[in-house]
Amino acid sequence: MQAPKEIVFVTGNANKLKEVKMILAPSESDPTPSFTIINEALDLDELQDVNLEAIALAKCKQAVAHLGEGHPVFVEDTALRFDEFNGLPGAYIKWFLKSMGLEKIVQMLQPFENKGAEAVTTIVYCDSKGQYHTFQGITRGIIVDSRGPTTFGWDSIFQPLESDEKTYAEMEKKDKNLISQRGRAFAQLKDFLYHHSA
Ligand SMILES: O=c1nc[nH]c2c1ncn2[C@H]1C[C@H](O)[C@@H](COP(=O)(O)OP(=O)(O)OP(=O)(O)O)O1
Ligand SMILES: [Mg+2]
Repeated sequence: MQAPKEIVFVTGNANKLKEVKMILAPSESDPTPSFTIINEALDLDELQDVNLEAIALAKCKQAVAHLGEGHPVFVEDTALRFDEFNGLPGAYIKWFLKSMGLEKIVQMLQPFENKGAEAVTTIVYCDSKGQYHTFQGITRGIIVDSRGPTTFGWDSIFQPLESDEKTYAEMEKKDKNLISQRGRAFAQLKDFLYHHSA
């Protein structure tokens, strides 16, 4: 089956869009087939839930309701889970960032030795037949005092285990994409679109 020519990515986040376009671009190692990512900058409601798949699925269903059936579309939802807090803030990290800011988020973990965290991106893709497919990427790391540019979310306080002690914000974008939760999740979507797509 052929990969669709155009796929809609519904996100209100310009930083995400930039990374996803980079990750999904054809490369020398896998040059086929190419499709165009079209952005719909909707701010979708997000289900209040700790189940990341359920949040992303509800988000995708809303996107489908908005676009009408038959258009291939995907959404993603990204969570930051602290080990010490059994996974919270998780999907609520967006609201913690907005209301408290980076510094206080780091301070929340100050009384605890365990700074372990995982970043999780969950993608839900609805194909042209209306079937839903879920993909997930996870990157483990630690929460550190902010280092590097603060242009994208919590990039400056998350230091992945595989980055030579750099925070995401201190890394080159292409290096972040190689090990990031988003890079891993979209590598799976890319593989799916290239090999089994509808
Ligand atoms: O790689 C990342 N590095 C640092 N920060 C990140 C990353 N990825 C998402 N983020 C931030 C954005 C938002 O504050 C929260 C996720 O919330 P999330 O609902 O998935 O994103 P959003 O509402 O900005 O965009 P969307 O319109 O696609 O839902 O974490
Ligand atoms: Mg959102």
